[in-house]
Amino acid sequence: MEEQTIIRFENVTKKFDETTVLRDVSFEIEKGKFHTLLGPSGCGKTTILRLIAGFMEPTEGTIYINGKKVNQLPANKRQVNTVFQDYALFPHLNVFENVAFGLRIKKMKNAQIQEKVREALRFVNLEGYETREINEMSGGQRQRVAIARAIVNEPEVILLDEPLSALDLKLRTEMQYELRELQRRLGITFIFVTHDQEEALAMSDEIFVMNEGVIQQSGTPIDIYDEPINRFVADFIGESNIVSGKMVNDYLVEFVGKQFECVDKGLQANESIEIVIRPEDLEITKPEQGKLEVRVDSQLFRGVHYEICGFDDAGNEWLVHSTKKAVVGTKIGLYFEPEAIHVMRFNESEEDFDRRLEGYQEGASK
Ligand SMILES: Nc1ncnc2c1ncn2[C@@H]1O[C@H](COP(=O)(O)OP(=O)(O)OP(=O)(O)O)[C@@H](O)[C@H]1O
Repeated sequence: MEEQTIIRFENVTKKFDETTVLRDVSFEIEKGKFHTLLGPSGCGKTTILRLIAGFMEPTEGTIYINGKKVNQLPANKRQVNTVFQDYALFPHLNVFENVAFGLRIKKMKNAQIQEKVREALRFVNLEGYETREINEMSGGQRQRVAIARAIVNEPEVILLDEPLSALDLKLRTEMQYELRELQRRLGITFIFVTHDQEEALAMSDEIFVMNEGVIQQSGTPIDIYDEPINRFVADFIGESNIVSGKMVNDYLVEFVGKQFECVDKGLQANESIEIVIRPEDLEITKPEQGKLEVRVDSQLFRGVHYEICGFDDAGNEWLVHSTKKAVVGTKIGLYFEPEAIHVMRFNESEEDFDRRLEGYQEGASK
């Protein structure tokens, strides 16, 4: 295991009675980065956090923290702190005492507590709020108190379970920025849970996309957005056009009855595949100048672009984000570069997928 790895799951399965919530999950978390577990409700994100925190044990498999097996290590012996969705602050204690709580339990000396709490409050920009009651604080301020309470213990890892979900959109965006900056300044490993893909893309060094107790794909936001491994990831992260097709040969695919140049290689000739093209990678042209022809069915003005929806002759729906307008009911052409075509194989393992991408990225840079 590399030194940079702080947490490692090895074939972890978690069952509650007969229900399997995590299935043979293996992954590594790199030290000092902002990691996000992203997936729909019920996919097992919180269960992973609770296993890391030590609130429960895996049914099968092994969890390592700093290279040591921790399956049975109690929560209070782990250098891990959790910020809960509802913050779990003590309403009868003021800001200072909420942050000081853990240090008092550890029987730390008063002078030291004063110093550490003040430093933690300074970090989250809450200096001067020490004597405020929790119910006199706004949602965003409560959020910061909860974070100060976590960082005051100087943990190696902070787990954040949907901490922004109770905030309105504007405050949520501000806090996304703040949390990201805070993580950079502290250099502590953050593991953040959300079901909001935009939030995950904006904040993370690394995203783990989950569905039904399985990690579908992990990687940087750009990798995951640009090269989704399967239909679930392509659909969950951003908007996608997904059609069935086949790989004719290296660098050539076929879909909607035509052949198109692409950048993928190394697949079997005539292998069935799925193709993803992002709406912003489609350009509107005159019908005869495009690679595809569609009839415009609807158009919405979205501020930065028009969202245009049309159908090709085979009945496939195509979504386009364009600064150019189209006319509903008319035919338009759609043009795209070979790089806009992303090839997905059925049931490809993440290792094979990574190898395949490396292969053609090397090819592209030659
Ligand atoms: N203690 C438990 N006993 C039985 N089932 C549980 C328990 N905890 C979680 N589950 C089930 O495990 C599944 C995964 O739950 P988990 O909380 O990890 O999902 P999640 O991805 O965090 O979802 P959400 O975004 O809704 O919080 C759910 O179907 C949930 O009902």
